[in-house]
Amino acid sequence: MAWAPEARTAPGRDTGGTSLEVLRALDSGPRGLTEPEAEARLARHGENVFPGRRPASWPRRFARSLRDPFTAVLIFLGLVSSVMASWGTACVIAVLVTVSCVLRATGEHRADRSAAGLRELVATTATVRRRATESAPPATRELPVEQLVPGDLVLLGPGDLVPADLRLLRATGLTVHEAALTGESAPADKSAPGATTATAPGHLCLQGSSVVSGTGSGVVVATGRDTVLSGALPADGPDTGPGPGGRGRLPRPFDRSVNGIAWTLIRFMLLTAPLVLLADALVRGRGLATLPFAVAVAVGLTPEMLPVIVTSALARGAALLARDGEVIVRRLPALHDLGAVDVLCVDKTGTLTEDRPVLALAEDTAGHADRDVLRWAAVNALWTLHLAELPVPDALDEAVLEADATDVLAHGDEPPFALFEGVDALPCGPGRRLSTAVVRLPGDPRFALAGTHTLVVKGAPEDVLDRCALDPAERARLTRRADDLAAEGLRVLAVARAERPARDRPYTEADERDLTFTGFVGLADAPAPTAAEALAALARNGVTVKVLTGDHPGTAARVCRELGLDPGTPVTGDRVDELDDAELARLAADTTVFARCAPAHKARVVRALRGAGHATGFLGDGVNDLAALHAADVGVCPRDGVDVAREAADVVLASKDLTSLDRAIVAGRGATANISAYLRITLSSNFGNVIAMLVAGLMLPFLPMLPAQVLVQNLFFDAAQLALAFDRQDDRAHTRPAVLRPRALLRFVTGFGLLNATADLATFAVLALAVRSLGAEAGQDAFHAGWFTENLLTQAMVMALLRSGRLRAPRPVRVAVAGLAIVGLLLPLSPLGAMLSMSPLPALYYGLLALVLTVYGGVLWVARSGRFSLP
Ligand SMILES: Nc1ncnc2c1ncn2[C@@H]1O[C@H](COP(=O)(O)OP(=O)(O)OP(=O)(O)O)[C@@H](O)[C@H]1O
Ligand SMILES: [Mg+2]
Repeated sequence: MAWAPEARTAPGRDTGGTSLEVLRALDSGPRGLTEPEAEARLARHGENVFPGRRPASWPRRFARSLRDPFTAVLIFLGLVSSVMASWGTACVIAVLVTVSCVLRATGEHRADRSAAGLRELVATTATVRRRATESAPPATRELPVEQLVPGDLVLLGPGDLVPADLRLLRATGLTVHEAALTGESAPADKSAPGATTATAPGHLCLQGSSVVSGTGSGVVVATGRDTVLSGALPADGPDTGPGPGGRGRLPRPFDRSVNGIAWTLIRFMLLTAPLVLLADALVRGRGLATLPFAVAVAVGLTPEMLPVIVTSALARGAALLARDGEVIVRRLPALHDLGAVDVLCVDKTGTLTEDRPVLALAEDTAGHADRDVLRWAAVNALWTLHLAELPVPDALDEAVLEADATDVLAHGDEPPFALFEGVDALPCGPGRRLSTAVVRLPGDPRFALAGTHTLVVKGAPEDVLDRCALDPAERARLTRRADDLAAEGLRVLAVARAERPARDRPYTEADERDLTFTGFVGLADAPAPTAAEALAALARNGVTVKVLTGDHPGTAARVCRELGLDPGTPVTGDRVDELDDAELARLAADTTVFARCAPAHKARVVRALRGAGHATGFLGDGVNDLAALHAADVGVCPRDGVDVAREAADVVLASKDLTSLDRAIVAGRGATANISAYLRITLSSNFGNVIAMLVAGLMLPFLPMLPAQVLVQNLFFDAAQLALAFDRQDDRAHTRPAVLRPRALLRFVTGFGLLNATADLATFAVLALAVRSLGAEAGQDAFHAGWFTENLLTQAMVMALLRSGRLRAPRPVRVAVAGLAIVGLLLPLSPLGAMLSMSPLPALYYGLLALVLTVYGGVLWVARSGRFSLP
């Protein structure tokens, strides 16, 4: 997609010229807007709301539920009945459709509303510079993005979402991901006007893009509907919920299982009516007159409440998780997918470790403790932070600075290093494992270019040693030393320097060469307190954990070992590059630790695992995790992760704690268990009925059930089953990833369907016996009544016995089962029964029926606890 900033005319956007001119055009200044002015502008321009974020309207929601395939089948069958002037059938179908659509739309509305509430909890903010009054000094603060106005000064740091269309004022090492706008997946370099002669897009950061590395500041030129992204969208915005769309072509577990089964059933359903017609025509010579009956049978077979059950089961699971405040599910199907996860990939830092590194050692080339090495590392940390537009403290930098400050205090010496001035900085970023600060000693400003500049580099030992002027033997020796330190579990940074003649030209990565090696800094990052326990719980629950880290293989392996996770042989990102997808899939199966991963490596490993058929989750919090979060079946991010990561995640955790993720996985499995219980119960019961009706239809001179009766009993059964979404699962029962297995389901349904049909046919015999003495007309009515009662009673029994929750069912399920049985017994005796052409039965029938049901219940109980495990 091409975006043309020139095409729209927000003030300042197309103005070339200097930063000051841009600011003036927007009636702003380098110190930011005043709060009263910002308020006035907010009233004028409206909130900075992304159009895609508005909730769906009711008619839209209703229309969407009409589009559902089951509803479509029902509507089709309803139309067929209308054409046949079978108004009773058409009416009942209309009721079914309306009920299911209303339930579904309200369910979704409720789920959306609570999701929106939860999203508020993790809402992204923008960092702005504003003043309280005209004379007050500018202050930097976090502002909800909706309140941004044109003219606001915004600061950007790694992992930030660009909150509106900005024109850059200053930038250091700023690269921006613009895939949402341009489709270009490589990050684009950004600079402020004046720094280079870049073209206009190089000075603009547009809403919808995100910061990959570096920092910058810019002035807002357009908000809300006026942004380039809004202009490029259809009027009513995209139809997607939160979370990223487009996860490649691999379908996620939810699409495969729930949707897969739905479509299989629909095909089956559409075949039913013609089959019934054909059988009746062939055997009984009946014609099109049986069509309403055939239609009713097909409707009876349709699990039309599936979408409602799915939505409520997932929404309920998500609500329970949110109540504890630990897990926020941003996209409902993700809860199902979480339950299906059998491989969980995690980053190391902050997940397995505390991400609170503390200095363990600083040593020189010879391996002797050396305070100067720490000092140089601190110079690097200080100036990369100071020269950033928005200083984002990085845990490693913070640890180095803190250790240095303590050391200086302890020794009481005046640090000559404090005299340095920063000249330029090349920060590290995803895939770039070193940072460089260029400093100089201050002198007469008129001769600023006369002295020397010192490049101070720190970063991953491999990357830094690569850029040092060293003979191969020495390099090998130092590499071994770094490996040894890493094997002790330390995070190791190499420090190096170079003196260069002072210059005016900005520094680039090409200048990071021929460095002089200074020494190593080692930092200890303790394992997270709950990690070992959580890893054990995940293993017990059938989830394989793999570690995908940017850190050294030795450090990662050691941490795993300390947590009781066997690291095996770690594989590095370089090795991943050498493999094609098939080879990587094979390797990934047996590898626990992938180290020195760039973002693309993490994503490739995740994709390889998915390609090999694993439902793969990914937990990460940084810009370097973004690609993998997108690639996974379920992306998980802690609440304090960077904005982009949180925005990409399907599930947000209150803390970066594997324990709560394990709990969420179990909750997902519980929701899936309720969905499969519904399918199991409804399908085996319906399938049994269909077989029985077919057989009976062929044997009897009249229809075994009138179309209206079929549909009414179906309506009651559906209503009762809604309670299944509220079934409570026994958490200990979910030690395996939960996926709906269509084959197993089919086998189960066939087995139990046949069992059900047998009970139905036994009822025939009983009925034939009981109604023998009645006349033809009365006999038919009594027969219908008898079968109606038996049907609802067996359905109640199936519901009670084939559910999978805790032994003691929760109230809604108990009420539903009892209600179904009562309706089955009483409705045929009521006036409504008479309206549906049913008449009371002789008492003898009930005695015989009790016998049939007892036998059926017993067999059901034995079969369920025996060979057939629940699918
Ligand atoms: N501030 C820094 N200064 C110098 N080097 C750094 C800095 N931050 C990271 N590095 C180097 O880059 C490497 C990779 O960092 P990256 O952020 O990709 O991974 P991570 O976040 O540390 O680990 P994980 O992937 O487990 O979260 C680090 O191991 C370190 O060697
Ligand atoms: Mg990280």
